[in-house]
Amino acid sequence: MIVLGLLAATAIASLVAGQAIYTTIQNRPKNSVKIEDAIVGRLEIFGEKLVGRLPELSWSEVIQGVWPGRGFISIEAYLEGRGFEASIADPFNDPKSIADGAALFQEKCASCHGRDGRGAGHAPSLRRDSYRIGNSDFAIYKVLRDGINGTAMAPRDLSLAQRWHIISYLRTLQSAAKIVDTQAMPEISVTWRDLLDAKDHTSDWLSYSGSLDGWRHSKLDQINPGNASALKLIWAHQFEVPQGGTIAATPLVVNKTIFMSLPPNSVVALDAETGRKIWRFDYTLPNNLALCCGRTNRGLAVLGDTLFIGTLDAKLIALNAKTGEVRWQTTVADANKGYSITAAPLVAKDAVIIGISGGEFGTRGFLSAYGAQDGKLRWRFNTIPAPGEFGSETWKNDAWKTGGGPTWVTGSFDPELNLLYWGVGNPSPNYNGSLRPGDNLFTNSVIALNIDTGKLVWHFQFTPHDAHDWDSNQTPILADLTIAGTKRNVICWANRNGFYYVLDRANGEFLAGRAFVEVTWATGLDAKGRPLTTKANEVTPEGVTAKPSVAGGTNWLPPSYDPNTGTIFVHATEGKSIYTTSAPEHVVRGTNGIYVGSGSSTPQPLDNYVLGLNAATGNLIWKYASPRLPEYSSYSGVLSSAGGVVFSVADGIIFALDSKTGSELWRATLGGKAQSTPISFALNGQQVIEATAGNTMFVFGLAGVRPPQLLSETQQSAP
Ligand SMILES: O=C(O)c1cc(C(=O)O)c2c(n1)C(=O)C(=O)c1cc(C(=O)O)[nH]c1-2
Ligand SMILES: [Ca+2]
Repeated sequence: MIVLGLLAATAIASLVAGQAIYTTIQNRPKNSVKIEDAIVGRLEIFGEKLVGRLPELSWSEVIQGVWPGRGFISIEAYLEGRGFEASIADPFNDPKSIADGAALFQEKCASCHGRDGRGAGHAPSLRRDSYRIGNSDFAIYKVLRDGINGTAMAPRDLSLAQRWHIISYLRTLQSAAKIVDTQAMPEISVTWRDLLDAKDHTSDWLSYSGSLDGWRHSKLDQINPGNASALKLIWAHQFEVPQGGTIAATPLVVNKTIFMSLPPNSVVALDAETGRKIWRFDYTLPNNLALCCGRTNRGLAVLGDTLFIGTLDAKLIALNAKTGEVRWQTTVADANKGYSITAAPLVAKDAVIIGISGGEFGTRGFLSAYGAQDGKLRWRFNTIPAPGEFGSETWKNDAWKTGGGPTWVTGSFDPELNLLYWGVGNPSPNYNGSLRPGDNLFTNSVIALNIDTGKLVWHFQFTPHDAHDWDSNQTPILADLTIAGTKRNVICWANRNGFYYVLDRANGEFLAGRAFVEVTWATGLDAKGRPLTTKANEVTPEGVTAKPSVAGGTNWLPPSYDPNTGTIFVHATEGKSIYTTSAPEHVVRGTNGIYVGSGSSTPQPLDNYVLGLNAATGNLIWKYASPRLPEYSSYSGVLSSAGGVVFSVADGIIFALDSKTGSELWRATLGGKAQSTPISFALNGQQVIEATAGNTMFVFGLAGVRPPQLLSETQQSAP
């Protein structure tokens, strides 16, 4: 009777609580669980308990578990049939919960496990990637509740919420830095002013693109076409990287310290002079993450002495740059809904901007800003407008709810206009446009947002109603150029769809554009920059062949810009794919949420090039065929430098080209896949080039700083 009363009371509370139900899972997009589903889900769970199928939870736990706003049972995951264990998750996991958990840990756990959780006497260390009793939230919960039979781990006298706080804290211990030696760590202190003037800090590399305008250009000119062939290895450092992960990040360099992110979500600090490791941070990811595009990470951002990294389970984490320890962490999106983070964050003023991935998952994309100090959400811009919002007329029915529009490549910032520029990716489902009639704004667009408010100032759509996965996730290059006799502040964009664009960066006006690879889906661009499409643009059930391939004319790997010659350097891919679509009634979301509506195949190998393009027109200046070593099939973006040399890596070979002619000056085999774009900085007065391939970071210079040495992470003693 009491049970039935509680049941009814909870059902009524659910009805009355209304809006609160939405917050059951942190940060999930609005409207994703209908109120009716939330109630049905709760009733089903009560039903399971009534028939005795949930022996591991008491009635009190079941009721608290489904409580709107702070329940630990995800109704949504449960309704999706993920099973009970997988539907249970720490409902808090926020800075307050971590702090409460840390205090409780000292009181209840430290006497056996040690004050820092490293273990003592007979109790094991809790600073381990996974626990012997299982690593799910529910497995740890049960140990805190019931203890472990036959061991000294007795049940603890804790409230239900207190158990979750301890779990929040244990997760930070699991991810904690493995400190090697931070004694000699130099001062790390990067101001917003430094980031604005980053190009003048030639001894550092302070952000993903090296500067806020996306140039990826070093002002150093010691290496030039006359001496580049004399480049020699200074040191190499072998990282420990799990099998199957390709390093894709651009490192940061601050005061003779290199910070590198490794797949899936680790960070290593190295001494830039010697390559010796200072600290390493490993983030523990949940099992069974649904990921479309590999376990990759493109890098870090820095402000003050704090580093920022996004994770594959869609968290944003702030680390103490001197020790690798976590300062704060926040949940950006629900990884169970197909969101993840692969992009490097961007620091702008005192905020950290982070984009998300999930265009292959029927997500609704967004871009978010968090306070750098406190990790609090400042603003969020949804890349797919809701009904009634600006741009919503480009969507029909409910398609906007799963419309995609990810933001997985770092944008650029113009301090004078106070505008943030960011690329938006493909609509979802990728290959089936019939389910989402209309232009589908703001997919495959660049958006210009006010940095303080996150409000849209202008947008330009490169590929209306895309059905080829031609994400517009590229690095925006902000340049001041003379176009048709007039000085203009522009944004330059070589797009995955095969066209190069020049736009006015104050208002998005289309100024110039042309194809930079062979394209068959459009004959050109009209006066407003809209593509003039052909039949090859219509994706069919039988399959239609179109150029460029699904890899695009270029993909996300960053271009660079040399202001001395007004040249854009871009990695380009020539080739074709066959694109197919399914009948609308057969387009379903896969069990892991994947939502693509059929796909593409690429019958012949693609050809990779580095192009030099006139930034104002997109006209080709030179074309260089990249090295081929198929076992390492992969390529990086491009670095340009004031000495007139550009650097890139393809198929495990680093090469240097004359910026004016594209002729090859030097190459060296690194061996190993590489998606990490080289950078340049000065070390004790010498210009060096850093490149990473396979699991190894290499630093080259014209003269040895010290005798060449090879260091691995496990061999830390001096040679
Ligand atoms: O739509 C998306 O959200 C999304 C995300 C990502 C990613 O985050 O890496 C890729 C893609 N799409 C994609 O289409 C693609 O070709 C791709 C290549 C890579 C890579 O790391 O090399 N990522 C991604
Ligand atoms: Ca995509």
